Amino acid sequence: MEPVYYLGIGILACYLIDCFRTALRPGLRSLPGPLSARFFRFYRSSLVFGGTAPEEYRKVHEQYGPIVRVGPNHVSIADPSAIPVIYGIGTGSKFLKTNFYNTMSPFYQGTVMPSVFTERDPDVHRNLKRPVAQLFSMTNMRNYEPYADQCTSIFIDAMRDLEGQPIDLGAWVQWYAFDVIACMTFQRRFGFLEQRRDIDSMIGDLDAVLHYVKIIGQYPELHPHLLGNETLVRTLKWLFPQLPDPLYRFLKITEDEIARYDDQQGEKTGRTDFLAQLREKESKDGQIPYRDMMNHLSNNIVECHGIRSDTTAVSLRACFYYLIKTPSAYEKLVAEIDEAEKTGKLSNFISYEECLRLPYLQAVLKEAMRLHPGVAYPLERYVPVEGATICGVELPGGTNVSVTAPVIHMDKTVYGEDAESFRPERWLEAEPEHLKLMERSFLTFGAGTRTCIGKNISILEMGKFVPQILRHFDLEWASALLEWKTEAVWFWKQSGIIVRFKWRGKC
Ligand code: HEM
Repeated sequence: MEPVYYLGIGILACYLIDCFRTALRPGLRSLPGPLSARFFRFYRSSLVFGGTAPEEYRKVHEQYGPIVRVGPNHVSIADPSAIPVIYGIGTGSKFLKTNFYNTMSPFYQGTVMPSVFTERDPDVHRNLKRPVAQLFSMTNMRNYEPYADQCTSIFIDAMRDLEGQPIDLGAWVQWYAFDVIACMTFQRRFGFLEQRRDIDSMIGDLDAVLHYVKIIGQYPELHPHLLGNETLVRTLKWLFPQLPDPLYRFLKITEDEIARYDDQQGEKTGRTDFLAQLREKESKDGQIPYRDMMNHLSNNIVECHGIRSDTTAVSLRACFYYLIKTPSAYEKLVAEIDEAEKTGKLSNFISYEECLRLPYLQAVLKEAMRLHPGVAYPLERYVPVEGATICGVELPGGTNVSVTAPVIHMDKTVYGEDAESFRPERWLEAEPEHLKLMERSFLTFGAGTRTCIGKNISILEMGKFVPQILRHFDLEWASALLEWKTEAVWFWKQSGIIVRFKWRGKC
């Protein structure tokens, strides 16, 4: 036999021995799960490859119970009591994000630029987050309201213009959310709403790159040899200059916007966008390095090679879809809005403060985001080196452990026997203790130390936009299909929400 065959057999034997060693790893070997998952990672990848991760993870837990070994070193948990342990402020801070998140960091000026979202080192993360945390606080939200209102106004005008025609509401809310966040970030709309289209395929191109995360995210050790490899990326750009580079496009826009702001600095612009506030902060707290500035601003626009506003768009779609499909909830919400209007409790553009005083609206938003959370994948963390006891099971250090929002949100012991139904009332009727449990199990924005920093922005956008639309329009399902279509590529995207808008005759 040729020596090369011996070499091949040797490598295969080493690989199989390693598979067996991992499969029999103490602490993991007694956990339930499919046999193949103990040996190979392919089983876990197969749960996400088809774009149906939420459904697949639900099936896995229905079959094997709340703690399942889904990969050689991977454990999926569907028990709410695991959330504070894995993600909480105390113990959770020791559970670091896995190298899955590495696949989401962009390159800037030749090196990887981890963001507040992707940075895994707790100290670096803390330093990165510190200068911007206040800009995302509840009290700062009023600074962004005018930017949301400008976009809402354009949206309403367009819907009046398109009244009675079937429109793709899914695409429209994506354009809306994208223009709003750009406006809030550096006072510039990309113009999707005005042009009523995906200009230069900006959204389509980013969507395509997201599929990279879907596949390579399951094998993150390959990333440094693929899009995480500077030489390879440069070579590809040189060989195929016509290939779109959507991330670079947004980084370039961000550079231009910083330059535009700095050029206008002498003028009193009255700007209250993110960039203006950061620059103002610098004058008090000291200069923010240009690279960090780029990092923070671009991180508002793009996330994990996808669109940051995608999660808001997913949530808006869920809101409108479930409302249209649940007439009793739709009528109740419109009645609440009309009553508030009649009693003079609403401004021309409903303010953030006003929307927080509409309890049924808040329950609708919560319920829509429970049934259809924006992030569909497991939120992966590593068990700290010393190991940890989760739900009574001792897991060894280094285990990749996760909870998945679409799975935990279906827990009947938390959300009731009708957990699969859209019933906003559950958030209003629950006893205080039970409501706390529901809140603690609500994973749409993550939890604990690495919880979503942009949560207030999204709640502001949705809380103002949904009632403003229902105040002015009746919405009617206009698709030949009965239901939407969904695809999970980290974000849980929907399509096929074809709707007709009818003006309600109010100005
Ligand atoms: C409905 C809309 C949104 C949803 C559902 C959502 C969801 C999430 C989730 C699940 C996480 C935690 C991920 C993890 O633990 O692995 C997260 C983190 C984060 N989100 Fe959001 N997000 C939304 C909107 C936004 C917006 C509008 C921004 C910024 C403009 C934003 C910025 C961030 C950042 C920077 C992090 C990382 C925070 C940290 O690690 O300290 N998000 N988001």
